[in-house]
Amino acid sequence: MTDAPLSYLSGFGNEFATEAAPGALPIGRNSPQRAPFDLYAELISGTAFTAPRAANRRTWLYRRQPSVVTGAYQPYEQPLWTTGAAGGVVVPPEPLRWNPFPMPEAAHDFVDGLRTVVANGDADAQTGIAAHVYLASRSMDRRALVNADGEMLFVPQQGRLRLVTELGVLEAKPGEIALVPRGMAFKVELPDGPSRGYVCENYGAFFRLPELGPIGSNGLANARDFLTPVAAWEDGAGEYEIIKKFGGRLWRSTQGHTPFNVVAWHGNLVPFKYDTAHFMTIGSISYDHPDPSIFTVLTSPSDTPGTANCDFVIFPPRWMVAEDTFRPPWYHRNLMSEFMGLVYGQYDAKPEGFKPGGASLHNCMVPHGPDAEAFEKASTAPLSPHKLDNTLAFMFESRYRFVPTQYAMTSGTLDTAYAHCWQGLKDQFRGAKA
Ligand SMILES: O=C(O)Cc1cc(O)ccc1O
Ligand SMILES: [Fe+2]
Repeated sequence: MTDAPLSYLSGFGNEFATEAAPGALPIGRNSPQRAPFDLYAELISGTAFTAPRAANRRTWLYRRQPSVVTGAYQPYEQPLWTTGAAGGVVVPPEPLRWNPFPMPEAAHDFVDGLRTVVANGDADAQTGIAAHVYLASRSMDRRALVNADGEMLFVPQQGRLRLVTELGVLEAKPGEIALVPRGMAFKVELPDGPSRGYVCENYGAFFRLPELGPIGSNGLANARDFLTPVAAWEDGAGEYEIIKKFGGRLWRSTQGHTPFNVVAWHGNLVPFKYDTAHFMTIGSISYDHPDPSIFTVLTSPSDTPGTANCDFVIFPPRWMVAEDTFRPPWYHRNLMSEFMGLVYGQYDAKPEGFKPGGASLHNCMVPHGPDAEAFEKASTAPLSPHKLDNTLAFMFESRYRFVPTQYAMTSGTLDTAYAHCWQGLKDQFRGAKA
């Protein structure tokens, strides 16, 4: 299944139907007495049965054996993948920044190469997210991952990700993102060798497109640009290892067949990919720097309207044209907590110190903004139209304070000099004496 050229179905939240063998999908019903070709019918529900129709996600799978055919689970040790606020250390009330996370010397696959940087909330309470980096140099072979704690949003930074999922195969390169729903088996192959990137593990409500309000019916991430794989299955009896994330712990079992044995499926709980180059970016064409919510690609709402469990926000290439305006981000403090990463290029608020493959954290009400050098440059730059090009930063923004992990604080990548970048912002008041 993994050698065929990849094909995709387009659209966000669609009711898709796809079969790898013609005739494998039952017509007019979901669970006939015997499904076509004697496949087993299996339902995966990503939301409560009774979730409102617009927020309901489920998919019907027609497979060679149901996923209940597996072995007993034993604990699996991967101490660097932690869960929720409880998995972290005491949070200092300061801005934090990390240099690019280095590849470990030992060869790891995606599961063993995952390191939690910050997390909030509680997987059992279905709130919050974790921001991880993956530092992986080996493809998962006869090994699959099933995450019952949350969906996983991938932001590759170096090297392509090839995601083999129960619903088919998708590939994402740096600049693209991909998502695998909660509970769906997948494995990560690395066609380019050693690979690095970021993951948002979302314990809360599934990511969806934001409302557009006065923007209208088009713009930002357009629904048609989201791509979902067509059904594909791999042949093969023989031992397969299943790693399951369940209740903040990893577990391992083995079974005698591949979990990628779904011959046809239909539904709207699906993996997808999206190329951020398609993002229709909106900005000021008059004056002032707008709130970064205009760059929201996907949002995971919380129970409070407008106050997200997590917004996934990008800072893509764009024109800066605002007149009489300090164009980079303003100095600010925010109720929402901001975890950022850089895929490539430079970020306008921190052109030098924030590096691709690194990260920063500005928690609830922690002051931050452009470093002294960026302030000086932007305060004196001629305000002709300017293209911010060759850059892609992103933010996981959450209503819940992020807690860094022991790994994040002690593995040597923490930029202990981060706060110095603002020390050059001297009092330059030119007014009369008090
Ligand atoms: O802090 C940051 O760099 C992210 C950010 C960008 C922006 O343009 C406005 C607000 C904001 O938090
Ligand atoms: Fe900010």
